[in-house]
Amino acid sequence: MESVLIKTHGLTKRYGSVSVVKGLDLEVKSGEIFGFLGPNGAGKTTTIKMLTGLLDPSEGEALICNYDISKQPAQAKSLMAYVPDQPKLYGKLSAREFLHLISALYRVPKDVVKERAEQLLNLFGLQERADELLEGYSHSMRQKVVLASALIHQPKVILLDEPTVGLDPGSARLLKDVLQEMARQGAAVFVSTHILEIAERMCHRVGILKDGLLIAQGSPEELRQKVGREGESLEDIFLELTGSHENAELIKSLEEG
Ligand SMILES: Nc1ncnc2c1ncn2[C@@H]1O[C@H](COP(=O)(O)OP(=O)(O)OP(=O)(O)O)[C@@H](O)[C@H]1O
Repeated sequence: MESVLIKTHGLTKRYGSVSVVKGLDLEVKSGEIFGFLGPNGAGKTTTIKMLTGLLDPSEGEALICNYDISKQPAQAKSLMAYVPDQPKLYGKLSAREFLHLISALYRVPKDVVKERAEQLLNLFGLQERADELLEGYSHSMRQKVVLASALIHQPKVILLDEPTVGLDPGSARLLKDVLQEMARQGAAVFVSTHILEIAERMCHRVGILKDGLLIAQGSPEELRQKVGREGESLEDIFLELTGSHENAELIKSLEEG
């Protein structure tokens, strides 16, 4: 039986009287890449921050490899990696030093760190500049450093918030290949994205969040059947389900006006 590595039950976040994530029930299994989609402001980042333990839920629970992130944060965090949408790095460290620092935080055995760090620097094309300070890195190079550091402790769960923003097509392909390999080896991958083409090509299942509510989830094929639009792109289904098709009317009326 495939094991469930990410599970939420009734996960809710409120700011004052406003609920921005509403009773989310989710499951992502070992070997699965789950795409988390939704319009701007739907609650994707808030959800990911609750899954990583950076934000406390107002209600409900989130489990990583069966550890409750609120009650057993150290155990849960040791098994996961998080790639935020705006990664913060230590500018005065080199990429190589940063990878060694992260390895130490995750207590990766010293005898494997060096080889693993070199493999990852190589994989992400960072080897030649690995001893330069991160403050001089471009946005995409920084993202690659964060991705490399997220893989160094071989996490069972990886959560990525808009990881393809700012990546060129070659780097986006590399990311996709790396995530697919991780899933093949049994990890659960949870990725929020605005780029529906990526979700369609990469994800086994997607969930669509709107105004904090999970309004649909399933494989792209299942969602097509749900909206009765076989053969349509995930983009069309997304627009249909999130009501963004209404914008076409608005744009038309602006043009007519
Ligand atoms: N600290 C906060 N206080 C009050 N409201 C907040 C706070 N953080 C987020 N929100 C609100 O919660 C809602 C969800 O925000 P969130 O950043 O999770 O959305 P998102 O789906 O990640 O959006 P985007 O695609 O634009 O990044 C938004 O309406 C946002 O304004």
